[in-house]
Amino acid sequence: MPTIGTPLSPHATRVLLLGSGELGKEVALELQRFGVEVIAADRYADAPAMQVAHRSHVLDMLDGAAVRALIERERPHIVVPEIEAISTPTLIEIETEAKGSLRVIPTARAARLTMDREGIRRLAAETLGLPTSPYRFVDTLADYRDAVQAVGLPCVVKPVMSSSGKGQSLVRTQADIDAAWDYAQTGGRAGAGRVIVEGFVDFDYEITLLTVRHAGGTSFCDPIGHLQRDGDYRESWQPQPMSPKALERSQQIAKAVTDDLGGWGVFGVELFIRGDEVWFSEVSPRPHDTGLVTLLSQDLPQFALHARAILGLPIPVIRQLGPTASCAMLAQGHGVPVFDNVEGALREPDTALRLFGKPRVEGHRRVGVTLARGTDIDDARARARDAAAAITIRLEP
Ligand SMILES: Nc1ncnc2c1ncn2[C@@H]1O[C@H](COP(=O)(O)OP(=O)(O)OP(=O)(O)O)[C@@H](O)[C@H]1O
Ligand SMILES: NCC(=O)N[C@@H]1O[C@H](COP(=O)([O-])[O-])[C@@H](O)[C@H]1O
Ligand SMILES: [Mg+2]
Repeated sequence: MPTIGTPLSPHATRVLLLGSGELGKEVALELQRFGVEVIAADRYADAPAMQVAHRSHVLDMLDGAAVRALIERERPHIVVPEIEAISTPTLIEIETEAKGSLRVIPTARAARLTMDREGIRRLAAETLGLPTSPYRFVDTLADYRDAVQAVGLPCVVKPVMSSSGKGQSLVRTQADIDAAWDYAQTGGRAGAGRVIVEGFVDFDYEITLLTVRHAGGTSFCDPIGHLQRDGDYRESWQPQPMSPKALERSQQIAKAVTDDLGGWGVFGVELFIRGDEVWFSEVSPRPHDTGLVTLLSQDLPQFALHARAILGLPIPVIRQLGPTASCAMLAQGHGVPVFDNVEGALREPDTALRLFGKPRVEGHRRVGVTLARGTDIDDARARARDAAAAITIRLEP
């Protein structure tokens, strides 16, 4: 299958990114290196991946007619979902109609099942029988209150379509219950609607297991440990030390889920670990934010792995380069980000930086990431944090 044409010619291999954030930007750059014609789309103009693509489009990706019109206009060979808030039923229709002339990554069904928490949770827990937190899905405040009592406190409340912790709350006491409902109704990526109530898993640590399905089979990256605050990632590191049993169990769960979802590409399988016990949490059928660490920790970062996998190219080996960490840079307020003292982040050896080029911040937004290798994980984390702390972010009108 792998034939690659020349961009901007009738022989181009065209890839359409649906979602153009920081993760899509790195995927676009990797595709550009193979001479792929990259078309970037998102809900707003000048998104990070748009700045490195051949062309871009602004549309409401939850509008099926708009997604269909874009695909008919651009005639991509490969469609790469980059966020979950996409009209995935439209992708299923288009993939079926195309009869093999267009592929959705990893598959339209996988995009559909993972676009909301219900599809993937029911698949993992009820079809595949994998261990997960206890859960209930609810549509009304009354059912929600019942679900919280049934699942028990503490519990975690999330809109079914959201990411990076948007609309998510930890409910510790009875007093938190109604506020969590209100936040779930207003904070998600697709407006009000269904909510999941999950029992709180008291894990020792959590990991993302990057799992790559490619022409030659399935490969795993070393486990990535991470620290989340308010449901959003702040730091990640690789490799996360694990017992052999917990690692084996994690790989089994990741294999079961990704085999069922099928197709080619990188998956970020999120798992909670306590001792040798492992719970499945969720999976992204695309590169993962905590996997930004692989920009410095692997010879083939997750973005290069995604590009190779979706193009049907071989991945004979993934080399891990030693203990590495990433630290997310968050901006708070309103305006256009300006970064002062950037040199301060790069003075130390084995550090790296990505500034995403997001056009504006309204509220709070991840705008960059620092990366550092160290003698061990603690050293790498401290160095990545120091690098991030060196930079001052101003928001200009
Ligand atoms: N049931 C739970 N028990 C304990 N902690 C939880 C639970 N659900 C979520 N968390 C914590 O909140 C974090 C974010 O949750 P989750 O991954 O479901 O949200 P998300 O919005 O999809 O985030 P992302 O898009 O960044 O992966 C988890 O990584 C974990 O730290
Ligand atoms: N946890 C998922 C995740 O990190 N996704 C990444 O964040 C972007 C949205 O950022 P924004 O909310 O700042 O536009 C997405 O486009 C993707 O790159
Ligand atoms: Mg998550």
